[in-house]
Amino acid sequence: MTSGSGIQIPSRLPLLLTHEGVLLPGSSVRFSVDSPRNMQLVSQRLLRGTSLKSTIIGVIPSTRDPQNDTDDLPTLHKIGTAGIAVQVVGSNWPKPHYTLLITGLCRFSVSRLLKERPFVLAEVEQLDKLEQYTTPATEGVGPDDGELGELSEKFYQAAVQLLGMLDMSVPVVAKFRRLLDSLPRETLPDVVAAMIRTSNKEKLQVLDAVTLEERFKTALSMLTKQIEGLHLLQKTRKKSPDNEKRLVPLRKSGRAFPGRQFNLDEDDDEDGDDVTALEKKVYSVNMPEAALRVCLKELKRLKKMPQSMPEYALTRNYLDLMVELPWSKSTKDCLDIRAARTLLDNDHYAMDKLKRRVLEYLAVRQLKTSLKGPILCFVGPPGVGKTSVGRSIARTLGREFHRIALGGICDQSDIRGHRRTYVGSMPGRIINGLKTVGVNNPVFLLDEVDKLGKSLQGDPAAALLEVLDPEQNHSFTDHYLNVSFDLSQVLFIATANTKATIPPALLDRMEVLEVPGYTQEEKLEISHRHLIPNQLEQHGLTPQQLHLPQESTQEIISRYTREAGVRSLERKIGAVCRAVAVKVAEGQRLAKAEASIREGAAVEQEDKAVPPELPIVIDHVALKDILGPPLFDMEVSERFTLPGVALGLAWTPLGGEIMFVEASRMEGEGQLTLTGQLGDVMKESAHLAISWLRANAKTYQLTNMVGNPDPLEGTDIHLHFPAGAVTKDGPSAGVTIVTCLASLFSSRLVRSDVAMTGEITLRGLVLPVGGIKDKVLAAYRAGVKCVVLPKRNEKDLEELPANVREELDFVTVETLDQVLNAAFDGGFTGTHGRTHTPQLNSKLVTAVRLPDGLSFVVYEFWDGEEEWKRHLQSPPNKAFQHVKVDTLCQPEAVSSVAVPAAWCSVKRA
Ligand SMILES: Nc1ncnc2c1ncn2[C@@H]1O[C@H](COP(=O)(O)OP(=O)(O)OP(=O)(O)O)[C@@H](O)[C@H]1O
Repeated sequence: MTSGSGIQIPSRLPLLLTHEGVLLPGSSVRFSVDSPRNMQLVSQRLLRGTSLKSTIIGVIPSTRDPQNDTDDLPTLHKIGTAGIAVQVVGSNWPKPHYTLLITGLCRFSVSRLLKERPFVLAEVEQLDKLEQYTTPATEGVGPDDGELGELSEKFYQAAVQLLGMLDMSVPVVAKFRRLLDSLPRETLPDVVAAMIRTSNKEKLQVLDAVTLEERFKTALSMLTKQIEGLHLLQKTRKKSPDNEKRLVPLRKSGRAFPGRQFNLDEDDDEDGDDVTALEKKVYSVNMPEAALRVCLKELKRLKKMPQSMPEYALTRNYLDLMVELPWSKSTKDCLDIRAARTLLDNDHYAMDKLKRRVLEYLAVRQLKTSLKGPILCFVGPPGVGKTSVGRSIARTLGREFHRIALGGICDQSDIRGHRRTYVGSMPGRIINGLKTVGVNNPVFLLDEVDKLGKSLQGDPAAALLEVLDPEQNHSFTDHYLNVSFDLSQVLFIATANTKATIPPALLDRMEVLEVPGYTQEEKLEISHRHLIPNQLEQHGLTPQQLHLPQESTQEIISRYTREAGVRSLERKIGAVCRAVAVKVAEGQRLAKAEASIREGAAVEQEDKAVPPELPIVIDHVALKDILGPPLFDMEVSERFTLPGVALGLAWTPLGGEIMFVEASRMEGEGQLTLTGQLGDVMKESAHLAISWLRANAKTYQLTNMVGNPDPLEGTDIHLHFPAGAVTKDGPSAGVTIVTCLASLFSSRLVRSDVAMTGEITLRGLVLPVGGIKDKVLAAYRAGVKCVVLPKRNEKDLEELPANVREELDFVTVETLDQVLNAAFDGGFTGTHGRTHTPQLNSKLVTAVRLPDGLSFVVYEFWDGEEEWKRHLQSPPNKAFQHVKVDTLCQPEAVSSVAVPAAWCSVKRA
């Protein structure tokens, strides 16, 4: 590299073509490289080379290099800067590219292009000396060097004057000061032009100034312009004393501004304008005083910060968000209850109770505009229209709608945002939603509140408490914003599949509206009013092209779907539409082909088929063809061919379900096996059922396989709950298990059209259970005729649609006796004509712990000693030996045996 004429750069240089940013000698610039030629240069030259020489490249401004490899070479500027690649960083996101940090060495001009591919290689002529960087500042151009000396002195003084107007605490200003004194004068024009706020066009002028004199003059005029600009700014600042000096006209320490487009012909620097525009916006968005104060403080910091600081981007993003938030922008409610009713009715069939409550809510809003109303929470199985009712409410109010999916969120920062001190911090979903809708009174639908998670990152449900509390949410503080935002105008609606998993505190703040599943008839109506027209439209079909008769829809509902909502029904109708769309499109092609035949054109044989006649009617055969064989073909009655099967009703978050319980027995040692992924409560129900049946075996003439009155003697029992992969729990299968086992022990078939639900006790009582409405609808869907349910659940039947109530028989029961009577044709042996024995009424008097560790529970019987003794003789008294002692027996309460030992029921604790 060294020769007799001083330090030389290589005469052949690979060229990096840049269309953004200008590299000047003595400064460093970061370039993003993604065009094919430049990528090749990096990979083949910079990354492969091992010598210092291989890191020296020419950086030459050019027009944009085309992305396509076959295209011509872009226009190159006549002068470039040789530079040394100090750092190469590669990344694949968002597309493969490298980022190069290059330090400029000296100017060069291109003498001859040697090759254009894979990267540009040129013969160059060095225009500047390189020694200037190695000579001490004192040995460079000085005041004694005639005109050049004077010019350099003037330039130096101007630079010092500029520095005097700047804030020395800003790092880039301090660096400027250091360089000014340490570098030789002849390097100053390049270095200063790279550091002060100059446009790319101005930098090109400095690059083109080959002689030192010309360079001093060009850079000096820029420096003077900068100083005048600052003077002017300071004058205006003095007029408004609130504002402080704006002090940083420097570009970020000599680096190109990534992302900015640079064009050789025109370029305007807009950084200053940006911040001013931001400042204007801060004043214009009408934010509360506290927020304004924070914004002004941040703006002040932003102005003092060099753009290269990572914090610059953070502060900028923060301020951008603050000015974008709808602090005072809202839509005007256009509420007309009559129109709302029509709109809700048009959008949704059935759901009367829900629609009534929503209209009440809207009516109150109309009368009292500043409603600090309840937060509605729609709870029901999937696909019953909860989300779409929320959307309709927004439409009736004329408000913006935004859905926030909460399912699976387990970090409270998702709701409240991250503090700005964290890397990659963001505002929470509430603030983000407000930014998206751009008004402060949207309808926010908090979807799936029951699926909120919890983790080490905090509890998002707790963060939602503040959001949903009308008393607190006028000052909701997102961690990212760190100032409060008024959410009181936002209308929150929540949806959930089940109440069970909604945190109690959250549930307490909401008014729950249950949205039950639909009956077959309702689904039929919904299909013909909404789903089919929607799907036809989505598939570009018309009713003239596809006709889905009622019977076919009915068949899809009963044989291809089994759900509480209508989502999978909608999908099936979509599948039918797709199949028809193919036929219609083919038909159109064939019609065209026929037209061409008429015109004499040659058409291939296969195109001559007859186009389908419209409309295409989907009948039973077409359905089977499109959707395949029916998915739910099985008749419930077919399962009841053997003793030991009973039909229960279960509730799941997805709606009601019918549930078969199967039992079989074999020779063994009296063991009970339970399968079907059962929870503890359900297992206990099974044990209860067996105990009760054993205790009452004589009464009901239940026997084991060889006719012995203890059904378990020499016998093993296996109870199975099909759909073995689905976890099941809860006490409501009690009556079904009893019926199933009674059928097994008596070898009688259970009625195939009866389904049942209810919790049992050891004394043979049937207790109420939940989810009656969904369970009965599931029974109705499955074609069951009679439903056995606890007497205390009778009130729940009122919620059922009238047609379901009329078509089903309901047997309400208080005891297992009545269950067995209803479940078997002609009643059950032993229950027939038996007057119901009065139940023993008892209460816990005390619990006793004896020194040997045995515990006793002592009951007082209301009917007195006589009644108790009578029961001691009869089998039901066995039940008392199984009373759970562990929860009742409090050792502190134990003092003495209060009643005769014969009155006690005993179990080891
Ligand atoms: N009563 C109805 N009338 C008309 N369309 C309905 C009705 N109920 C549901 N739909 C339609 O069913 C589809 C599913 O509804 P939506 O997405 O609102 O269900 P969802 O209850 O919110 O379910 P999820 O709990 O899974 O979010 C929508 O296309 C909706 O229009």
